[in-house]
Amino acid sequence: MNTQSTEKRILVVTSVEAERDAFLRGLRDDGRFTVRIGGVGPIAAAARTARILATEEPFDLVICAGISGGFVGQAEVGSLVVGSEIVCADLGAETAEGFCSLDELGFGSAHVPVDQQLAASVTEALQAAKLPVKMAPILTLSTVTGTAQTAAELARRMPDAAAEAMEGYGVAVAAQDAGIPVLEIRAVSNAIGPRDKSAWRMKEAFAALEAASSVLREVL
Ligand SMILES: O=C(O)c1cccc(C(=O)CC[C@H]2O[C@@H](n3cnc4c(=O)[nH]cnc43)[C@H](O)[C@@H]2O)c1
Repeated sequence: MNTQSTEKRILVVTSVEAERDAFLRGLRDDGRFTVRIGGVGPIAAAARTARILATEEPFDLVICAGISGGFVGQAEVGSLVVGSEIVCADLGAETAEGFCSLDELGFGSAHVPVDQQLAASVTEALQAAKLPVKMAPILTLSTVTGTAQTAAELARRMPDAAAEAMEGYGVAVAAQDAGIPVLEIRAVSNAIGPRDKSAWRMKEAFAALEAASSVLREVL
């Protein structure tokens, strides 16, 4: 935790360069933010976030940011989701009765809590900026959902979840281990369900990410 200066130091971890560049465009050289690429998937994101937190100046907040899928009826393409919690949805065991989460197995938790007041203040600031945004659980998976069946099963298990991506839980565990609060902010590029690359709207999602980061400068 940074106890030296009064200025908050914020680490933002994205998966790929395009997300980093979109986030940086919105920041307009705000020196409080350090934006790094953590790679695709929870393992790479966790390892690289942990290394940054262990070797660089102390941070006051970690943000996992990027594009995501949106659950139909929860988060439309081009909208934003601020994580109310970060859930590793495929961390557990397959049983004859269905998926059993790590929490149900009793081996720890697949959920990383988020500071609700901080997440709510970010959500309210995005709403005040007239950006479509929702505060809801964001799922982390190691495999992009590609069928209606998987999407329906995830929604059945976690009906409040609005988005899925691949890095949030990894970044969040690294931040949690370092005792630093974490947020996940996603811009929806596609609907979660049957794989249809032509339906992905990356450009719109990157624009939403840039708009979100320009608001974060004001609220953080
Ligand atoms: O299925 C494809 O051919 C395909 C086309 C474009 C991108 C992908 C990805 O795997 C992107 C993964 C990357 O983006 C995040 N992301 C975006 N949408 C989703 C999603 O619906 N489910 C999970 N992750 C998503 C993710 O965080 C990665 O960083 C595939």
